[in-house]
Amino acid sequence: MKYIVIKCGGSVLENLPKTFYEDVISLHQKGEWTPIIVHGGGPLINKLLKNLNVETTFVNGLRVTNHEVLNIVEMVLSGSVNKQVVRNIIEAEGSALGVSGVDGSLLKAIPTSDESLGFVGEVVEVNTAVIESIVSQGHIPVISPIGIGTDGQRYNINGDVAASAVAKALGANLCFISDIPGILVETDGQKSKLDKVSKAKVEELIENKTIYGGMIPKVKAAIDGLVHKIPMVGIIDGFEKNSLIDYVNGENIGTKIVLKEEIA
Ligand SMILES: Nc1ncnc2c1ncn2[C@@H]1O[C@H](COP(=O)(O)OP(=O)(O)O)[C@@H](O)[C@H]1O
Ligand SMILES: CC(=O)N[C@@H](CCC(=O)OP(=O)(O)O)C(=O)O
Repeated sequence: MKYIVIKCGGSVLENLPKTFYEDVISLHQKGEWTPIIVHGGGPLINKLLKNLNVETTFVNGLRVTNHEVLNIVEMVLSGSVNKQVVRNIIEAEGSALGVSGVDGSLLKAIPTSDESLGFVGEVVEVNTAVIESIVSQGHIPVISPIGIGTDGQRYNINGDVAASAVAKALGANLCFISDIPGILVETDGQKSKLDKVSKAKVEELIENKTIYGGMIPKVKAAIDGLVHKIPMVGIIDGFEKNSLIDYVNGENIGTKIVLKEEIA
C-alpha cells in the first residue's frame, strides 16, 4: 500500500474547494494511494487568541506556547479544525475519522531543544498502528498536530513537522497544501516559482530571508523527511484545480524538494 500524507495548511483550510476533498476521496477509492490528512490551523488559533486578548509570538515560524496558549491551540486544532475537515470529507461523500496526536499516543513527543518555545514539541515516535487501524476500517485518517509525552504532557507541534513525522514513519510521500503555488523567489522585482529546489538552495534561501515565517518549518520538515527516506516531497497550491492529482501523477506542479539537484 502506498501512503500519501497530505498536510493541509491553516492558510487554505477554510477556503479549500469541495473539489479538493473530492480529489482526496478519489485517490482513496482508486486504491493506488492511501491518503492521510494532517492539518494545521495557525490562522484560526491567531483569531481566537486575538479575541481572547492573548498575545502570541513566533520564532522561526513556531509559536511560543505557554500553558494558556496550549489550551487554546488544542481546542482549535483537535476540536474545531479537526472536525471541520472530517465534515468536509463527509460532505464530499467520503468517510473520515479524526484523531489528535494524543489519541492512542499517535504522536509521541518531547519538548523541542529551544526551551524559550515553551510547550512546543517534536515527534519522537508515531504509533502507526492507530493509522493502520483507521485505514483498515475504510476511513481517511485526519490528524491534528498535538503530541503527547510519556508523562501525559501535551505539546503543540507544528503541522508541517507532524506531517513529516507521519510520512517518515510510514515511508509515505508527502505533500504540503498551502496558499502559494510553491516556493517563490524574486529576480529583478519579478516573483517566480521554483519547480525544484535542493537542500543546499533551501538553506541559502533561509539564510538570505527569501524563505521566512511559516515556510521555514515547512522546508525544514521536508528536508528532514527526505533525509529519512521519504520518497517525494512537494509544496502545492490547494486552490489550483487538480493540483493533488497532478502531483501524485508526477506532473510538474508546485515545488518539489530534493536532497541534491541532479547534474544533467
Ligand atoms: N519563499 C517563499 N515562497 C512562498 N511563500 C513563502 C516564502 N517565504 C515565506 N512564505 C510564506 O509562507 C506562507 C506559507 O506558510 P504558512 O502560512 O505556515 O502556511 P500553511 O498554513 O499553509 O502551513 C506563505 O503564505 C508565505 O507568506
Ligand atoms: C508549534 C507551532 O507553531 N504550532 C502551530 C500548529 C498549527 C499549524 O502548524 O498551523 P499551520 O499549518 O496553519 O501553520 C501553531 O501553533 O500555529
